[in-house]
Amino acid sequence: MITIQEIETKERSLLAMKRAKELGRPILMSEVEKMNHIDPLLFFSSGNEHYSGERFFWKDPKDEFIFAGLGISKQFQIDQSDDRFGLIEREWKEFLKDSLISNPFSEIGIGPLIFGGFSFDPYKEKTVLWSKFDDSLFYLPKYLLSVIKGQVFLTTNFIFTPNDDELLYKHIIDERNKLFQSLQKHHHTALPALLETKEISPEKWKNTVDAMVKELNRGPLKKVVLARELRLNFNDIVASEAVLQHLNEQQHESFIFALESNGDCFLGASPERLVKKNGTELFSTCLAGSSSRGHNPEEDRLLGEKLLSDQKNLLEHQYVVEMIKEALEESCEEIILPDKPQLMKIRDIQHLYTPVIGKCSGDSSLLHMVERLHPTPALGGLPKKEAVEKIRQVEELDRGFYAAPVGWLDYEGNGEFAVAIRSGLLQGKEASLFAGCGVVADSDSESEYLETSLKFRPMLRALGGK
Ligand SMILES: C=C(O[C@@H]1C=C(C(=O)O)C=C[C@H]1O)C(=O)O
Ligand SMILES: [Mg+2]
Repeated sequence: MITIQEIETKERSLLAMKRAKELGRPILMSEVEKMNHIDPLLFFSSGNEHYSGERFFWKDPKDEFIFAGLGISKQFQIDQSDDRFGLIEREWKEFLKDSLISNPFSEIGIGPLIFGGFSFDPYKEKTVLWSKFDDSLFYLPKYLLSVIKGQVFLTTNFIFTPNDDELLYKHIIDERNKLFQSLQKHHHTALPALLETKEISPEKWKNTVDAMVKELNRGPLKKVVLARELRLNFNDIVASEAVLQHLNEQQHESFIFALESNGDCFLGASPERLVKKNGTELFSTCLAGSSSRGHNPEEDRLLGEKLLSDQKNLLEHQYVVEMIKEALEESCEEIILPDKPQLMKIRDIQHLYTPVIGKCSGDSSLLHMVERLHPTPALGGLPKKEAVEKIRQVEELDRGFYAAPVGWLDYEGNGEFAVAIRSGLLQGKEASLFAGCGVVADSDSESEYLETSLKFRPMLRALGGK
């Protein structure tokens, strides 16, 4: 049976083919339909046969935007460059020119949208750990399931080149039908057994922190974030959908993200927004300064009170507030910024937290703001450039996408980026987890070590560890 919608799709694909031939370049055709409820994690899992290695997932803390992407319609990637944010943005805009977008809905986050991220520092010496990821990597998916405030939409993206004929249209319909058939099946993947958890050079890491504290006392550096790695071994391949399922259950108050690339998968549950753009409004988060959670409500409250008045943590936090304020002031007419931090309490840890809202003037793009903000002193340090250079020099870890921006950008310039912390890289039967902490002049290496141990917990638990 051929539906009305299929007839419309056929007409549009003929138009896209004609346009591609006339203009002599690829043309995007994008269609949005409203769906009955589909669980986005089930949608992600159902892609494990045909789209493995070409999937992504995203969920914000309030479930306002949930995305699952299957297949790569077009990949945007850029290696080492001083202008990688601008290049991604310009390539995306260029690619969207003359496209045929059928989107009768007004919601943000449906239609053509790219998802991906950036490495923390493109100038850090590369190791094999991150060999499957470019310094900037974004996908326009073939299929995007968007759950926007509970409503479900499916966007299908197809690219027509000047050489395509009607066979491509037939292929589109067949593929889409197969995708829906696979959704009917139940997909449940179990996690393999965790055999070994290995901390990478903990003593050496503490020595680096000690040396950094001395250096911070001499100035002019004020803060440097230092990170370390846990390496895990399993008795079988770790499926990204199994870990995502756990993260979604265990860390629902966080941004949950996953990005597959060439067989590896980078994923995590981050509490930290870098920046969100919705029309002319920008939202950012200052998150720095940490304490453990209490074993009971009273102990938890006392730990929170102590954190709110702890000079070392308040200073760690203040550096972030000042930098984010300065960055937003450049693009915004008005800024709403509370004068004192509050607490953000999540499952394993509590943080000092200051939300920031900016009303932008002119045209400040999301990726421009990402560039301006990354890395904030919560992940890099202060001053920014010197801190990143210091990390490049002294940190043993190859951060890759850890602590860097991960998120989405739609065809109208709206989107959101989180800071990819509380994260890990799945590689077959192995996984690497990453955690860091803000080192300031009166840091103590043993407490910073314990702080990073808390920050490994969300990923460790999701992978079946303790
Ligand atoms: C660097 C991480 O976390 C960052 C560092 C914090 C700190 O040092 O207090 C707190 C929140 C995050 O901005 C991490 O989780 O790996
Ligand atoms: Mg800290």
